[in-house]
Amino acid sequence: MIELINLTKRFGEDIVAVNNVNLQVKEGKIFGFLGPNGAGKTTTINMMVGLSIPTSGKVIIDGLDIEKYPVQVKKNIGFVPDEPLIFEKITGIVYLNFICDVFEVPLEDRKRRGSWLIKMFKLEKAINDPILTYSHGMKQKLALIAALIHEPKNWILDEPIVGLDPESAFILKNLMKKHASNGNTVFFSTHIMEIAEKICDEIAIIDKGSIVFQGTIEELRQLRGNKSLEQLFLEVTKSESKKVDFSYLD
Ligand SMILES: Nc1ncnc2c1ncn2[C@@H]1O[C@H](COP(=O)(O)OP(=O)(O)OP(=O)(O)O)[C@@H](O)[C@H]1O
Repeated sequence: MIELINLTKRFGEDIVAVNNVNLQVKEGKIFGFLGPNGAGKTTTINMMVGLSIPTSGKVIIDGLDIEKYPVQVKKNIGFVPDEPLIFEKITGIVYLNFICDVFEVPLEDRKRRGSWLIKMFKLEKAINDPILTYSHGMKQKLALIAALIHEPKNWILDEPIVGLDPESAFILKNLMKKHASNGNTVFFSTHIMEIAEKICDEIAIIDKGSIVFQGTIEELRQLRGNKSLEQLFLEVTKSESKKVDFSYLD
């Protein structure tokens, strides 16, 4: 289980990127983290994976505070950042081996899981090529494989579907469902409402650093009416989009 307790991140005096966020992400669930640009999703995720220290508050993963037990907690996290940074000069397979060394994945396991994931994401042809020859989507797939190869219990994925082709997106969505149904935790941010609607057991909507809704999409509909998630999202985040005048384009 992932718990965020009064989590706050300030940048300087004026910017409160994440403001007193409290969330519980339970085992066996796919949890979608939604919010407009600049709402605080990546800042929250960076604190959840120990990349950024909270100004105040805590991140507890499987009962352990990530600030106090960073190595133990990180062993159980599979993290994909929104902009994967991968050493470009080495080959895909060298990169995966390096990640396996860091996470102490036994040789047999890395061969078995690695070749399965490489096949799933159709990277067999490119895996021995330098990463600098990969397209954006191929790098995204390599980052996903690297995040999942040590079989972490908790997946924390920042916009994982952006940049994937429809087949890879389909595979990832199914992997996420399978991982959750095996009693693990999947937390991911997305701007794609259809995906959130299709696969999330629960969602949270963050706006200007604060959580404005947490629950199931069904609960959101009970609160605000039987509308599309896109419509509900725009209402909850008080989007001004309805007032935008598109007549210029006529
Ligand atoms: N290092 C930083 N220094 C100063 N301000 C920052 C920093 N990182 C993020 N911010 C600010 O914090 C707020 C939240 O940013 P964040 O990247 O978390 O948003 P986001 O919800 O992930 O947005 P997007 O959907 O566009 O990726 C924004 O106002 C952003 O400008």
